[in-house]
Amino acid sequence: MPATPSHVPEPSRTDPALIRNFCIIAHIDHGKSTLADRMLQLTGVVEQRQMRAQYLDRMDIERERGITIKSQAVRLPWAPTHDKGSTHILNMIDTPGHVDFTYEVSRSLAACEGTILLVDAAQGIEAQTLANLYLAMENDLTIIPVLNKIDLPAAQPEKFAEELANLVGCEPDDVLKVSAKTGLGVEALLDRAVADIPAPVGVKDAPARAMIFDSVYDSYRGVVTYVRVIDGQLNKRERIRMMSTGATHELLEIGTNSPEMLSSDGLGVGEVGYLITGVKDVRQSKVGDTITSQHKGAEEALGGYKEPKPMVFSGLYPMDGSDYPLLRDALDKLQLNDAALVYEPETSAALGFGFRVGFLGLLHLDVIRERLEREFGLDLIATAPNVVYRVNMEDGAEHVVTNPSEFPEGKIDKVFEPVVRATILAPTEFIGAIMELCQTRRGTLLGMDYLSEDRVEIRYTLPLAEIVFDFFDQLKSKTRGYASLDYEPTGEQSSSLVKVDILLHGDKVDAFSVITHKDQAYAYGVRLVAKLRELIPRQGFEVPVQAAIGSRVIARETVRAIRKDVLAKCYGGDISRKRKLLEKQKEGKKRMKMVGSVEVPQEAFIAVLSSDESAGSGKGKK
Ligand SMILES: Nc1nc2c(ncn2[C@@H]2O[C@H](COP(=O)(O)OP(=O)(O)OP(=O)(O)O)[C@@H](O)[C@H]2O)c(=O)[nH]1
Repeated sequence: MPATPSHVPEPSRTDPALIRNFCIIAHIDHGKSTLADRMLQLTGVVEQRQMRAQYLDRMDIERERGITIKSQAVRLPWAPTHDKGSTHILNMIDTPGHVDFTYEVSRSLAACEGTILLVDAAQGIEAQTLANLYLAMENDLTIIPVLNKIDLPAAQPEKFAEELANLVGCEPDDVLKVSAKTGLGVEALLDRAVADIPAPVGVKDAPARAMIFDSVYDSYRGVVTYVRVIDGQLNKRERIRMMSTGATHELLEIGTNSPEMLSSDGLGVGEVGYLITGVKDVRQSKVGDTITSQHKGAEEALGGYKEPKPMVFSGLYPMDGSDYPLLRDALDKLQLNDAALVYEPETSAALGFGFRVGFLGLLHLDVIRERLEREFGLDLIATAPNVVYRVNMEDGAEHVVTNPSEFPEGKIDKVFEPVVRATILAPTEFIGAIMELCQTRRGTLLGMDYLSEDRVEIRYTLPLAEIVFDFFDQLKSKTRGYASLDYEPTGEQSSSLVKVDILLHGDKVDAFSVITHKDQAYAYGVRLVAKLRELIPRQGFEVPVQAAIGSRVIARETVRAIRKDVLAKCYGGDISRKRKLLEKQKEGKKRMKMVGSVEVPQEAFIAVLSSDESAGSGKGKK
């Protein structure tokens, strides 16, 4: 653990006039974490020799993938260049950039008065630049527009400064130009933060109100909650109350991050820091909730608390059935640190015991799956991800379907699916290709705006099911990587959706059921049965492989019968060779799963479920 340098000022009760709270928002890969690194270095909170890239990204996956998943807050002392005598406290919050984690960005923004809007000077404005900028504007934040990576030969600072200025509503000269890599311009940026971002205002003598903008589980300390104090103050050892649940806890420790934890006796108006109460589960310390004192606490919570809502579901099954308890423990552990992760046990006739797990999006799914495999040594089969459907029956009953195999039978009146408003930014030459892609994904054009002569913003309403799987990959390949995408849920729509089942020898294989638009059902059925026919070995009898909607078969293939006699080629009396062959056959059988009366090799499930063409949209998962 790096030592805390001695010049960090006494953390508690800093004069709010000297505090500046800001975050950095940007499109993915535009350099937020690198800029945060430079700020840590320049303000001296991390010593040169302890510096490493992406200092604040603590999780292995974050570092390897180069993405930020959890927000981080850090306290930086900074004396502006023109007034070296007045040391200010800059509380910087590094935020995640990916759409799955937008809620974290919006909570971080609510804890700040200002934001640095960072744009890659070689790329220009991208979809998430806009999405984040709108969030910042909704929160009335002071925006400092900054172009990063000006050291790159491909950088076009003049062109993009103009674009950015138009967007933010300032002069191109007001756009700062920096290189987070070399550090060029970063001091000027810190000066600008002090000069432009308003100091926090709050009522010092009012009952305490602090907003939770993040909470993480630490196996030694329990949950560490990150807060921003709005009014009053929180003191060590007092009892605090969570305003959404009424639960009370003792404040065992409180302090600031510099960037390591530095405990203090309390936090006052405008301050940003952490607190520890000994709770063991992040769901008891929810992002967006308000904390107050138990004694003479506040009456009214701060606005803006939202339960994270899973958007995508997938079945997770251990490859080896005996790992089921291990998978359950692993999910329990991950949930301690991830309030958005939900799961419940489910059984599949084909895959055995597993869990139906809800995720915020596909990246969230990928990250969780990778952590389960890597941190807990699990080998998993994941079923094709699906969204949540609402089914209204003619008799008035309503079903919420998170697993396609549970799609109700009988007289269905309407099926609703979630839809999103998608914003795509791209060079104008790709307008045709983008519109074609969106049309094939059942999109409805909402509008189009030119950001400059050669860049356009296209807005579509799209079913979530059509974009969660491979839409982004397709978009990238059709635009040579130039398009960017952002989306937000906007409700649901009624669509002609059907469930396609796959039957082996007349038995439904639940793991292969999908809900898809009726126009895509046929293609999905044909493709899947053809594939299964290739993968399923011949059995002692003929096996029909069928795709069906209800009782109507829409595609069929047949696996022909064979009596497998492994000894057929073994003439003569070499008994040991015969035994070997028989043993080998037995071993092969162990890896088979019985689906009804048909033996299906585990590999067939994996091949189909992980193939590029298995997803419910009929277009394959990422
Ligand atoms: N040449 C150059 N490269 C930079 C600069 N700033 C960042 N990079 C590189 O750009 C890539 C992305 O930078 P990150 O700091 O990880 O980006 P980020 O915005 O934090 O990404 P997420 O955390 O995934 O949202 C890395 O390879 C950095 O080394 C810069 O000023 N110049």
